[in-house]
Amino acid sequence: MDGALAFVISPIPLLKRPVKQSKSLHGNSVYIQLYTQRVFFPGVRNKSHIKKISPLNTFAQLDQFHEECGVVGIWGIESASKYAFYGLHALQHRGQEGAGIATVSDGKLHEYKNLGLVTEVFNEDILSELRGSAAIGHNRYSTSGEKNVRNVQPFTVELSGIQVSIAHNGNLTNANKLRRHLELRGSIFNTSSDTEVILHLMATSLLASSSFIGKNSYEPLIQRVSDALSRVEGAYSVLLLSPSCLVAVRDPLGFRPLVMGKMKNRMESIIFASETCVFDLIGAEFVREVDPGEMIVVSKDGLHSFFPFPSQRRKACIFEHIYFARPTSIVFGRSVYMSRFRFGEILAEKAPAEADIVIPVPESGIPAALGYSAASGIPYQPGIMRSHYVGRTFIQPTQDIRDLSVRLKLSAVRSIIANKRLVVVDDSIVRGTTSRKLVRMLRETGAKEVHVRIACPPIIGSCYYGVDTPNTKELISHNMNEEEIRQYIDADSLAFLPLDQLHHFLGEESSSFCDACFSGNYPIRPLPSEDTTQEDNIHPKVFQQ
Ligand SMILES: O=P(O)(O)OC[C@H]1O[C@H](OP(=O)(O)OP(=O)(O)O)[C@H](O)[C@@H]1O
Ligand SMILES: NC(=O)CC[C@H](N)C(=O)O
Repeated sequence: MDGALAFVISPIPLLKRPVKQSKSLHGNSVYIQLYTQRVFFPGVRNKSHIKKISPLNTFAQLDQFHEECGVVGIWGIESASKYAFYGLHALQHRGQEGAGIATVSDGKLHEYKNLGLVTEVFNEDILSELRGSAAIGHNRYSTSGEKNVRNVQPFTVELSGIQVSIAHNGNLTNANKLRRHLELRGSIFNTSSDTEVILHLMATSLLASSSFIGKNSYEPLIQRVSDALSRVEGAYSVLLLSPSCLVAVRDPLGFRPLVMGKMKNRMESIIFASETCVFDLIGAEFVREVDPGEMIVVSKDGLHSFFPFPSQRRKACIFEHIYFARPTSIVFGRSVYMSRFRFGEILAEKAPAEADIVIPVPESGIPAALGYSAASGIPYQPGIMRSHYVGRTFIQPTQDIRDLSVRLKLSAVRSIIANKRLVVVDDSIVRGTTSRKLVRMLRETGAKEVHVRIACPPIIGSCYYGVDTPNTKELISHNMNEEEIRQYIDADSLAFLPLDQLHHFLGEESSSFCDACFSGNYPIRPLPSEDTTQEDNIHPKVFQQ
């Protein structure tokens, strides 16, 4: 094991944390997610769970896991699984439901994955068994398919003698149609995830034997990947690992981020990650973005870049800057922290409030609250504290858990709040769960006035490209106007970042960002049959081009 990494890995507490059980409003049992989801699928963390995938060892054997979206890829570094582990740790905010790592050694793939946070899924023994100098890893936050162990990635299969493992961040808008088509032709799916469609398209690709990029050992795989991805629509930042190569590929519109770096002291190493925060943690340096529509193949022959798909106008997800990405990251060439700070400054200019203090809704509201305070001159005070033992609430899978999580996660500091007029700044209102509970909590703590400022425009439409807001019924801004929301959350005043101000902030790059959730202008129309629950609820402005 790498010396520096060995020093760091030991102190990380890979603990099994206790789980509390409580009653929901409907009297059903609800498991509160503190730092574990393993309670649903208690399993054994021992070496026997490391899978060596032999030629006959395909999806069927993945069922043997009884427990189990940010992506990370490592090439050319011994103990790659440990770097992947730290990479996934840095990307934990992108998915809390499950995590997995696949590696290559002795010409074979090995993998481990499970439900739970990264530190719950992996321990030192498991990582040591995942040998090899190449790895891919995945943190899951489900957008297609249930939250269950089968859907935890990477998915590892064998395609006509080629072993391959896939990790996908994004959401495919034509997955159901492709799946039905594949099933009619005899494909048997093992998961309910959209990602598996890519593997079946690779398996059934007719291009696999034709020439594409020359006679390299990875050529057949690349042919299959290009063919498969040319048939899917929607968002994908995908990593694929096989014994001969590591492949990174991004959809032509570049919805989700994917960046490339290298270790400072290992020139031959390559690292791919959803966000640059991975590089900061493991001591790597940023090289460049994987471009929209680009496929990068890393093998013993070096690094090759291809553009197999027709180029299209870029549509990077602006919600990455508003909520999803970590503030320390540079995403789509911009600092996430600085975007959020500026959103706060703009809010202060466009929606001033007479108040004594500005308080943030932690975590994601903090940079915008600092921006609001800086621009307004109203002092910033951390009047709401968050528990470090509860994860992100918006990406929790059920409303019961989200309701409980808000109360568990946020508490008001009476000595800061009592008898004060507050400006409360959050990054977004999605379902309204947080704001409503928070305003009530602040009033109970003695706040004189509560003025809520939201550092993004109202979210009026579902996202089909990887953010889990599938049904407009759940989106408060789809169903209520600003005044109705103000009344619902019981604030003294409420203001959102105006959409035209967001466009102004993005400047000339404005048209290269997807703002469909705010504007209804969807760059790719999801097929009506994709999800009937969505179809019934699509916002009238949806699908304007
Ligand atoms: O209107 P809602 O449905 O409640 O969703 C919006 C809230 O969810 C997010 O917090 P979250 O706890 O997920 O993440 P954070 O810790 O990064 O702020 C976001 O920052 C808002 O506070
Ligand atoms: N958040 C994601 O990128 C999810 C990946 C994939 N669509 C899944 O649901 O597993």
